[in-house]
Amino acid sequence: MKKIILIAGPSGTGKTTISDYLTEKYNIPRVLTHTTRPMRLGEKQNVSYHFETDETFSKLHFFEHIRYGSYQYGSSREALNLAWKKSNLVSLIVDIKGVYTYVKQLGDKVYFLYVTTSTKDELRERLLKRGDDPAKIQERLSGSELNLLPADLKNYAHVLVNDDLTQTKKALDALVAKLRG
Ligand SMILES: Nc1nc2c(ncn2[C@@H]2O[C@H](COP(=O)(O)OP(=O)(O)O)[C@@H](O)[C@H]2O)c(=O)[nH]1
Ligand SMILES: Nc1ncnc2c1ncn2[C@@H]1O[C@H](COP(=O)(O)OP(=O)(O)O)[C@@H](O)[C@H]1O
Repeated sequence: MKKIILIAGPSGTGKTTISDYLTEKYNIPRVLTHTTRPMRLGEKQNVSYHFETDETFSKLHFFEHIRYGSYQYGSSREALNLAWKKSNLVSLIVDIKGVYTYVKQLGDKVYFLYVTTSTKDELRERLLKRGDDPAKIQERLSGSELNLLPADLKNYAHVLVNDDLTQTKKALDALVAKLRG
């Protein structure tokens, strides 16, 4: 059966690192989404995201989309189907709102991985190290942009505490073995 690992959690918890590991070690493709935010150092066009301008973004048809501050993000069914053509198991990084949409639409095809860390200070340090703008870090680590796990998703989520990357990789190895059966 086709499955999707939905990856959500606060900025800096390691969602991209986890998705990249799944691709590099297990050939699990990431469903690419679109954004109008500027590319970060090390990111690549059509690999990290489809980077768009406001104009090109407005012409696309999305399955679901969100706005974070002045930036827009959106995902399409086409991208999901494209990834599923390559592999029965794929991953997708979305915010919590996106999780609700995908769970509603895809039901038991979804494995929801909620990534977190033991402390918020760790996130701030990682984001500074990643080169994020301190003002943006403050926005991302407060309010609705923080992507806390809502009470009604607590029993449904598989929580992964990504403090130690070696432990995280072990947990992911076990997860892939389980999902691939
Ligand atoms: N709903 C939804 N969320 C998205 C999409 N693409 C990215 N996101 C989320 O947008 C938020 C901001 O992403 P990004 O700017 O890459 O920041 P990061 O979380 O610090 O890596 C994160 O919570 C992502 O999971 C999308 O297509 N749909
Ligand atoms: N377990 C970890 N310990 C220390 N640094 C980490 C760990 N996991 C990821 N990182 C680093 O933290 C930063 C944020 O990770 P990233 O995957 O970009 O997070 P997200 O996609 O959730 O915003 C990156 O520079 C990444 O290399």
